[in-house]
Formats: sequence, C-alpha cells, structure tokens
Amino acid sequence: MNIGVITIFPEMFESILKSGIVAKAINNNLVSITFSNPRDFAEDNRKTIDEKVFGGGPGMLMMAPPLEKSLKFLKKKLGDDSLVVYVSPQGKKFNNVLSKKVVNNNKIILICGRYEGIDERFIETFVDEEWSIGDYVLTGGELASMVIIDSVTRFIPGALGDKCSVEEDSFENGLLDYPHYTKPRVYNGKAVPDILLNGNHEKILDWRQKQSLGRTWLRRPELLENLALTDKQEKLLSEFIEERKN
Ligand SMILES: CC(C)(C)c1cccc(C(=O)NCC2(NC(=O)c3cccc4nocc34)CCCC2)c1
Repeated sequence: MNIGVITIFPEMFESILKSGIVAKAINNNLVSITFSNPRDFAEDNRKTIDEKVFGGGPGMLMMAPPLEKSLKFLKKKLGDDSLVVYVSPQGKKFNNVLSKKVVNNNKIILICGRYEGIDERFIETFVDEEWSIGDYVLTGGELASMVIIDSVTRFIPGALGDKCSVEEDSFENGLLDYPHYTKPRVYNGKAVPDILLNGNHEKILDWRQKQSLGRTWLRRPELLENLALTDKQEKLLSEFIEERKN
C-alpha cells in the first residue's frame, strides 16, 4: 500500500511514523508514506503557498499551482492511477467502508488543507474524493489524514500481526464494543461479571454479543440501521431490552 501526503507540516506525521501500527507496517514494508510540501514548489523565492481570498473575508487560502506541482511529484512516485483525496469538512463521512476501499485501491494521495482551505479549481481539476472525519472545526487536515492512515493500515493484510486478523477484529462487526474486564477481580467494590469467569465459551460469546447489540441500541441506534441482524442477534437484543425493563 503506497500513501502520498501533501502537507505544509510533514513533521506532524512523525508521531505515526515512529510508533504504533503504522510504524510497524512501514518497517514490514506493508505500507510506504511519501510526503510532498507545497512550499518546496512555490514559484517565488518567498515560497508563497497561500494568498488572500477573492471576494474578501478573513484568513488566507492555499493556492492551486504549488498544490498541483506537489501532486504531480507524488503521482510520478506512486503512479497516475492513485486515488486523490482532499480531506475536508465538506467531504463524505469517512468510515470503515472507505477504509477497505483505500486498501483495495492500494495507492492514495491525501491532501491536507490549512488556513481557510484550498482553491476550488484545484479540487475540480484534480480531486477524486473529499472525505471528512467528523463535524468539528480543525486547524488543518493533517490530524484527519493521520486518523485515516491509522484506520486504513489496520486493514492491510498482516499489519495486525498474525495473532489476529481484521476479520476477527473485535470492532469489525459494525457494533459498539462489549464491556471488557481484567485483573483485579474486584475493583472499587465492583466484581467482574460471573459469566466471564465460569469459562463457558458459548455463554461468554452470547453475553458479549448481547452487550454489543444492547449498547449499540442504547448509544448509537443509527448503526443498527445499516446491519441485517440475524435471528439470534434479534433475540439477544430483545432479551437485553426486556432485562432493562425489569
Ligand atoms: C465541519 C464544520 C464544523 C461544519 C466545518 C465547517 C467549515 C469549516 C470547518 C473547518 O474545520 N475548516 C478548517 C479545515 N478543516 C478540516 O480540514 C477538517 C475539519 C473537520 C473534519 C475534517 N476531516 O478532514 C479534514 C477536516 C479546512 C481547512 C483547514 C482545516 C469545519
């Protein structure tokens, strides 16, 4: 998997390059990340990459020409068929489905906005997709790009290590996570649920599935709308709802 990143702050990415799953995947040659800084392609010797916004208004805007040169540089390295994504608040909501799409495409170039954003004509001419990681104000697209890179890396075969694959990934079923417990067995006067200690594997799986379904129903019911629950899942969920009434 080859990733290109256009950013005026490449040093921000050192955190994911040095530790965690992305660093490991890079070391195992499962993923490469190539950076391009528009400042290196600015035409004038003052390295101008942003200008005032036509029509007035606060702040500055990233100019198209340095972005275009940055993109051409990365396309030469990664290939012209790379998926070009502008991470932007105007984008469609990033989720696991898009994560899988990126892995299949195998080559992606992420463009990080700064200031008020980027010249619309660059988007019209070069951008394939706009993706947003959520509805809040950020100062730049870099953190969003790192979120996307972390999420995508988990789907690269082998990135999670042979211990567990993305299929078994406990977050993979589209439901919220069930509650987890570890030592000590009693903490703050609260004991671990007995079912988890009696070792009956079948009952534990049912309990976990019921908790995941119940929590999703309580906290993020809209996630259930995209899932076709099995008869067993429906039964577990209605048991959860019933038990809550009593
Ligand atoms: C969402 C809403 C609150 C309504 C809103 C409306 C208008 C602008 C902004 C805003 O944050 N603009 C600033 C920038 N934001 C992002 O890049 C960004 C922000 C959020 C999620 C993202 N996912 O990817 C990139 C993302 C754009 C240019 C520099 C940073 C936010």
